[in-house]
Amino acid sequence: MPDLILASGSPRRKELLAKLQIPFTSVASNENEDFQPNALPHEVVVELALRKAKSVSKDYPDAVIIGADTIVVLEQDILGKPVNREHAKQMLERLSGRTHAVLTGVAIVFEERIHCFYEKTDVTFWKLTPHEIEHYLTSGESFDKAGAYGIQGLGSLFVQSIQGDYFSVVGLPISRLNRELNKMMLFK
Ligand SMILES: Cc1cn([C@H]2C[C@H](O)[C@@H](COP(=O)(O)OP(=O)(O)OP(=O)(O)O)O2)c(=O)[nH]c1=O
Repeated sequence: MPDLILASGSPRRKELLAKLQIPFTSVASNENEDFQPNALPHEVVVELALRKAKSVSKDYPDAVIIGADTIVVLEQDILGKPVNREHAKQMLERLSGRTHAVLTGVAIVFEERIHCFYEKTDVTFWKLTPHEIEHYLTSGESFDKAGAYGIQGLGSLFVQSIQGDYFSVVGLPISRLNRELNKMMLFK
């Protein structure tokens, strides 16, 4: 069986991949996360996931590499990770009382084979008060997360409803990934 490597430094992705019960190691890729401003959101997440997987694949050519990327999309705008508190505040104010999409792209690279897919989950936020936003910003939870919130943490209190895969919002659509690996006849 080939080695499995998660091309990620995210502790949440590690936790989710562990659900497959296949031994793996994780290697953070230091790829930049720039993208073309006119690219479509689903193209961006797939491209970034593939960039991460390919960069790790160079050092581990015989392993199965999985890369992933998560973004928040509101009214065609892509919200990545906030750069500072003010940026996080602006994102949360925009998400308040609205429905946004969370897209996670996944790339599986194994030798000359490349397989990519993405999942879209719609998340509706309650209308947030300025006090709720301030309190959340002070928690520090915003900073390493797309859209400046974490559904798995204190950010759960903002969520009125969700349609789609919860785990994809957290960073890895694990049940779909399991099925895609099966289709590729990997780890059977
Ligand atoms: C919307 C949302 C995002 N996120 C996270 C998932 C991703 O880890 C992060 C978006 O950044 P990413 O660039 O997708 O990933 P990362 O930098 O954390 O990890 P790596 O590139 O090494 O794999 O936002 C949550 O944890 N909860 C949420 O509710």
